[in-house]
Amino acid sequence: MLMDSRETKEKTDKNHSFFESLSYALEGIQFAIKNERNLRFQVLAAIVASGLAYLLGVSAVEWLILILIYALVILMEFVNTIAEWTIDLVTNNSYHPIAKHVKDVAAGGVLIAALLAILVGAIIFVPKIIALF
Ligand SMILES: Nc1ncnc2c1ncn2[C@@H]1O[C@H](COP(=O)(O)OP(=O)(O)OP(=O)(O)O)[C@@H](O)[C@H]1O
Repeated sequence: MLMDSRETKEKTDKNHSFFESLSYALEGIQFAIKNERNLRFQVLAAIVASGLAYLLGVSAVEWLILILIYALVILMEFVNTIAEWTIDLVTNNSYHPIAKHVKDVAAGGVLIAALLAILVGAIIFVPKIIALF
């Protein structure tokens, strides 16, 4: 696809100010949230888990562990999104066995992070919920 020289310069110029770089990063976050349903679900799950953590009065260390596990899941979803969009760009949506492996490995990373989050949630929340009865 042909682009005029100003558009090309905008897309490739590396001499951004800090605020330009910050605005591109925020654009990226907005794009990912808008286009990735799984990411929206994971953010919602983190908000719900935080509400539960607040109600159950988890300790500072438990908050730290919860925040780290939210970060792991959400960052893995970002990695998965990067893999999906990059593969679609490179393959132009045509089948390639390496494209399949890359997407499957990225999806596997998200699955591992999500299973770990469920395990961490169970270890932190279940004893506190049982103690309520
Ligand atoms: N270009 C491709 N070549 C080969 N296999 C592909 C290709 N694109 C996708 N696949 C296969 O299809 C699966 C689903 O791909 P897709 O891009 O729809 O991701 P997804 O996991 O459905 O996305 P999301 O995480 O948004 O739900 C991949 O895991 C991979 O096995």
